[in-house]
Amino acid sequence: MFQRFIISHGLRAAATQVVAVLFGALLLVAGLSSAASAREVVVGLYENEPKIFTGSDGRAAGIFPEILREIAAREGWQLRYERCEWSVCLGLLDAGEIDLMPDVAFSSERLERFSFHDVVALHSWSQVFKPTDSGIESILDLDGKRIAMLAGSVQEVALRAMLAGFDVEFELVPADSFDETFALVARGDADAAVANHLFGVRRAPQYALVTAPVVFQPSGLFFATTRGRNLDLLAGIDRQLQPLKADQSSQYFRILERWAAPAPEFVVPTMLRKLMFTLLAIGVVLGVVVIVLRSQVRARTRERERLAIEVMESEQRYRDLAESIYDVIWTLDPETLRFTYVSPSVERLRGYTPEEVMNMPLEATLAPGQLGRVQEVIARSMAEYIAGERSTSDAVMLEVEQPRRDGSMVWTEVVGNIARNPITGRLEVRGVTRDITERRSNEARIQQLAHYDQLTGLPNRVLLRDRFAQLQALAQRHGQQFALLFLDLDHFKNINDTLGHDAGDQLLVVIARRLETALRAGDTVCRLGGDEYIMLLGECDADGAAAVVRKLIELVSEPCTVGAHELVTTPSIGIAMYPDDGEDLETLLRKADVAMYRVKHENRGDFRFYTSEMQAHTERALLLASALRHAVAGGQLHLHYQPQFDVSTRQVTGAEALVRWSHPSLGVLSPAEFIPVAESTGLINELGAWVLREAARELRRWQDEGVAPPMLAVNLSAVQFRRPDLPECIRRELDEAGIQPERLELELTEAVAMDDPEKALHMMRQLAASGVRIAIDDFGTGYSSLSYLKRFTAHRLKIDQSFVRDIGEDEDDRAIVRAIIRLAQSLGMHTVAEGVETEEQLAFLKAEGCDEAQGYLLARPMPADDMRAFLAANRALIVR
Ligand SMILES: Nc1nc2c(ncn2[C@@H]2O[C@@H]3COP(=O)(O)O[C@H]4[C@@H](O)[C@H](n5cnc6c(=O)[nH]c(N)nc65)O[C@@H]4COP(=O)(O)O[C@H]3[C@H]2O)c(=O)[nH]1
Repeated sequence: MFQRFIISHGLRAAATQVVAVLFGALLLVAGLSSAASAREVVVGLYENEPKIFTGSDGRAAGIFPEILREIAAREGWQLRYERCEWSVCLGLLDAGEIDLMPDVAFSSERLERFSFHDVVALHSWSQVFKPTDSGIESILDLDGKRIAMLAGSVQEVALRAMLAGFDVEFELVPADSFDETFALVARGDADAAVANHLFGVRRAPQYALVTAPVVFQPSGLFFATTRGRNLDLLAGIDRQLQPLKADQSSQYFRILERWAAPAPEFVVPTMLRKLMFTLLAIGVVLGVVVIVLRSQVRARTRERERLAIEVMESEQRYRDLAESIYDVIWTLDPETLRFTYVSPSVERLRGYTPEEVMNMPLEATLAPGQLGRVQEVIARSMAEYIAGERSTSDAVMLEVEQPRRDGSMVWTEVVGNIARNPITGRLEVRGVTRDITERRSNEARIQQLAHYDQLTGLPNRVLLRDRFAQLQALAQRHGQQFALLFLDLDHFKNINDTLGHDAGDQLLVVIARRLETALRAGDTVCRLGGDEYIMLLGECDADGAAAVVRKLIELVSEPCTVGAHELVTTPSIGIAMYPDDGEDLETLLRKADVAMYRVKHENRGDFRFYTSEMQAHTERALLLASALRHAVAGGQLHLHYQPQFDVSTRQVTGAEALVRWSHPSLGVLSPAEFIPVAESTGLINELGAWVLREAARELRRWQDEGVAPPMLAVNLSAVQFRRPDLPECIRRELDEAGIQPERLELELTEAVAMDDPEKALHMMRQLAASGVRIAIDDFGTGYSSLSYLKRFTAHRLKIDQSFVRDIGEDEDDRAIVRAIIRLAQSLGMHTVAEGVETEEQLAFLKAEGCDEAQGYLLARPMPADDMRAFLAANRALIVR
């Protein structure tokens, strides 16, 4: 038996050795192959128990290492921890020397340095801890209490901000560590302590403390990687965290449960051990009872934990949202005029932190002189709200300038409303502040480009209209006359042709300066383009005008040096007098033009007053007016259609209806010529109604044939636009044709819209309410009061073809087009470029983000039959 024992023992030992060797070899092979395939991940390890710390065995311990171990096992990663101080760890992560850093709270600043996964790894928050018998049962019980916490920490700032909302103040008892905050309470030197909840829940029992129902400053904690690197790790973490967090019984929740439980007491006095053994027996019995109770408590704790996570997650979502939104979200106490909440993006906007802004008086957040206006708006809104005349959904909008930390100013648009805070029950102002610096500078640039001639710096036709209106108002009030001069240089074309455009341009600038010096300060000189200058001489009769004009002719005729050439040019000037020759700008311009032509025909280098005898020149206008009366009834009008295209895809997005007049003897006439005649004779109403009806019917035909583009645009004249029955008239035509209103777009020129913006606004709102779309035509040429433009309910801005034409050569035009596109984008409108004739123009428009284009390059205006054929042939390219 003994022998058998020896033999069997020997065999077993030998067998064990063989197995051990084989197993070792296997392990080696497995180790080698796994080392070859496993992804080694270097992880930062720093001390922040219980989230992450060095365990008694010298290895990484705590919640994050355990969660990561779970993830790594599933992903097949091999973890290697690198011990470092927190800030050193972040530095190493920055430099790519470690792959992953656990326990990193997400913030927009950090997003610039690191990359994060999506699923929150751990929710963390700050918690108040108290002695069992302290009587602290709510936030309000903290009033006047001594609270121990890390002095100068973010926790202190956050707790103060939160309690300020409840009018609760406390006395700070500073501590250097969480342990010390607890010790201070245990010694009676503080009434409560603040700590991270994970740390606190473990340690509080050792100091006979329990949690008080006050939590704040929630944050989501993540694993972070070097920015843009190790994205596979982040994807792996999300891949594993998602199911782990969805399953209440998963390892994730067991880890949380284990670490969120109180820490075990480590030191047990030896003399108590015996007693403990005795008690153990009783303990076993009680243990069974306790296990049952515990499992119930655990279930509830898990539920509480789950609810807490849900709350934290939703809070985190709001926080992420507030941080990621570029605009600043805020609330303001209307009584103290202090901000009670400001979102972090304020730092991007003004360079101040939210806390700094909350500590500033309102005045310090506004440019000097703006407080009164803002205060007045707040007071009025509050009064209206209290009187029931304003509701929470009624927002007020203001544009205000705000100072930045560096002393510069930023233009902002502030939209705010009054609402009752559901927690405090007090009224507050809530709002959103947006940076509109770019929009403002676009506005200024467009104003400059749109109102001044870029070559000479003189006002252009747009500003002329404005100056004329001022002069007219003054003249009417004082019963005065004034003169309008039309100056054209003689034989300027020859200079351009023989010496080149540069020489021509230089001459135009010299003449502009001479004209400016010859006039009085209140007079206006502007350039209409080419070699045409217009002057307005205020408070001046015919004799006065003649005297000035003689001086001008003398001055302009003086020789001037352009490059190596000495040039002499004379002007021809026509004069029209207000109010004898006309009371509006167009009439006076036309008459001064007629007089100037007479000079050109008879005696260049001289001047003429307009006379009724010159009326003969306008015979054509009279002829057109009388012929136009028969045009509608006589069936001489018809419509052409020009398709509009998406700049990027070249799909057909719409079409514009353009009226044509075929007169039996005058031939085909351009609308540019006969529309003004129709407007001045009142025939435009009949003509406009015909165009609308015809366009609606044609659109119906396209629809029936299944080839209709999304919408058809029709031009509206200023006269039509002023008619109060316009919306009714449009509705009737659409109903009769059976067209949905949103398929029709009305184009009105910028000049019409801005002529009387308040009225235009009212009409546009009515039209928009009926469902039709609105486009602002010829944009860039009118007097753009952009604060109105923003309020217009227009869908599209049409960039005038005069800017598009010279995109290739003229930097100013490129700048205008660019600015209009940006402006439209900032106002949420689409842009349509008109008159696109070359691929180069289209490429520029595409690069600048213009949405749609119309022009000969893509398709010319065509008769209805051709248009139908075009649509049918391009059916596949029509946007539906
Ligand atoms: N050089 C060039 N021109 C291009 C190009 N693509 C289109 N066009 C022309 O540009 C004009 C665009 O129309 P608009 O700016 O609304 O300007 C229109 C609009 O203001 C007015 N108009 C036309 N039809 C109507 C109408 O039914 N009612 C009213 N009130 N006005 C109309 O007459 C103006 C002139 O009309 P049209 O002579 O048909 O001239 C049209 C069109 O033929 C291109 O690539 N190069």
